[in-house]
Amino acid sequence: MAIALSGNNICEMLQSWWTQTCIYKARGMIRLMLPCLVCWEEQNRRVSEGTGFNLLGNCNRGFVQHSAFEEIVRMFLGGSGTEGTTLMDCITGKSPGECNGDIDAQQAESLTNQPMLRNETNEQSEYCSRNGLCSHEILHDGETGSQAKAVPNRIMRKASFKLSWWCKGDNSDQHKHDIVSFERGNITAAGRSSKQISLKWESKPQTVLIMTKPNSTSVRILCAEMVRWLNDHKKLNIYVEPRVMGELLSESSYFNFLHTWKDEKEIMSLHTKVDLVVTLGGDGTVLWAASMFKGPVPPIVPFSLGSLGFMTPFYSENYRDCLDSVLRGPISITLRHRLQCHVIRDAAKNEYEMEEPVLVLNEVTIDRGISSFLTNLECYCDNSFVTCVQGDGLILSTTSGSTAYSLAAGGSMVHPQVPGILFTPICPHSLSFRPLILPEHVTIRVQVPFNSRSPAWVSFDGKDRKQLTAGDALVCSMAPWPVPTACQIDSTNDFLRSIHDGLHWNLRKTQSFDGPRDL
Ligand SMILES: NC(=O)c1ccc[n+]([C@@H]2O[C@H](COP(=O)([O-])OP(=O)(O)OC[C@H]3O[C@@H](n4cnc5c(N)ncnc54)[C@H](O)[C@@H]3O)[C@@H](O)[C@H]2O)c1
Ligand SMILES: Nc1ncnc2c1ncn2[C@@H]1O[C@H](COP(=O)(O)OP(=O)(O)OP(=O)(O)O)[C@@H](O)[C@H]1O
Repeated sequence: MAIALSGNNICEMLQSWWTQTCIYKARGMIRLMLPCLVCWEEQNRRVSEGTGFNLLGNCNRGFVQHSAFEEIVRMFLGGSGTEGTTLMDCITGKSPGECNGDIDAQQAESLTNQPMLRNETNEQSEYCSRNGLCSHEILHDGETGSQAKAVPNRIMRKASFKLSWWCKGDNSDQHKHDIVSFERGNITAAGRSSKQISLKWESKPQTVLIMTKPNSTSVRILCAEMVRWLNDHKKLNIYVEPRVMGELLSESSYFNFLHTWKDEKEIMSLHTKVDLVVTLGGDGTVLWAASMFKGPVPPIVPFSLGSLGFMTPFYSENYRDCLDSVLRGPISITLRHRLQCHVIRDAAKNEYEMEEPVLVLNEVTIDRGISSFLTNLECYCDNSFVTCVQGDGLILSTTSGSTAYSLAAGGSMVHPQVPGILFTPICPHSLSFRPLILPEHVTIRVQVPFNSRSPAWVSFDGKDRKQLTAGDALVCSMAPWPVPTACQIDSTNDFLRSIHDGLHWNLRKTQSFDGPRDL
């Protein structure tokens, strides 16, 4: 499943995806993105009355070379990229002769022979142009191949769903408007980010993945109970981690029906099988679950079995009612943005040698590690110099992560649905270094200068530390794949409840009436 926004958003999402990811060995993903591409192409044509080439003008952004992007477009559209050739033509095989690279004529033909993809895609394109937000089912019945064999009893087929703005008592068509309109010289803006997103299943969810915090007896007991209930009463296919599979099988052979994975390759294809992810643990388990999905993420239902639980609004005692209502839908969800981070080694000869990107849900931190020297980090935003961080380090946080490490370093708390990147210094040795919040579309580059006294260390959601030596850089931008988490009530209610209950935000005894007053 890939979630795609309509109108300008889908263009941006794909621009970002193409520029940030495609050139880095992600060709295999192209097929996954086809429905989106077709949808985007349709939209883009309508929006700009042009061809896919219109994108080229807009994509010379951040640190990706124009020529590299052009090369990818050529891969799709054929050597010359003739005016009038569109992605749609290329993908549906209308001009198969013009396709080379990843999609050759034969592949294009085989794509045209997949009626489900084409029909759905057309419908989706239409849907996307009519509505604010939509999701795409991109699996084909016959696609699972050998994976399908691993599921003898039940047919694994991904459930489709739609996302729409949840307008309380408001049936107006406001969400269909452009973000900014310029009618008769008057500028008006639609407040889209303030609306609640609702997920409605279009077909019944059939496969659930349960992820659990390790080394916890209460979690292990609850997991076994939940698995039995989901199997006996909901007849769902259930995936668990290999560790959990081992634990449950050592308890009873009843759990033989469970599915798991063997290697990284199978993990990479999980999102094509799983309709829903359930987490049993604290925020760390949600971060862990999100990190398993390097691309699109299925909706996550986080149950609270930790101590703080900012992102875990569901109570485990009521798990049957909660899961019942989630499986029925519709549910409110928070689309939590992630940051896509690339480490660029100075030693690398060109951008193709970049390391695999890492996606973070909370933050990426660049700090001094064990060094006792100040870090010295040069920061750029879309090629403009921002500042030089001299202190313990810098946190680049999502708005979901604003209540985690960034908060501890003095950053603002930001509603998770606000699109933005927090730029929060850690113990800066300066009286005037206030934290910043930058817009979602920027690309940030943090570089260890050659005159730095020590290396820096980068870590992702508090894990996987890597050293950055002089000349190395971290490039960071918003990832195209957000993490959809189910809400107990809605995004705003859940967020406020978390900061009240979890952090005791602004807790103060109310002043008594008894005393001097103006009236
Ligand atoms: N000084 C600090 O506050 C500090 C230092 C290191 C890491 N962290 C945070 O810990 C996160 C990793 O979490 P973990 O559970 O794997 O490690 P962990 O077990 O060390 O837990 C860290 C704490 O941060 C809380 N937390 C995590 N994400 C949160 C969020 N989005 N909002 C509010 N609180 C949140 C957790 O509930 C937990 O109490 C990192 O991403 C980082 O944000 C914070
Ligand atoms: N399925 C998992 N596999 C491996 N490690 C995990 C898994 N789930 C969670 N972890 C790790 O275990 C640690 C603790 O998890 P989690 O934060 O969920 O529990 P907690 O610390 O008890 O809760 P809280 O964060 O609310 O205090 C985290 O560092 C997390 O990365």
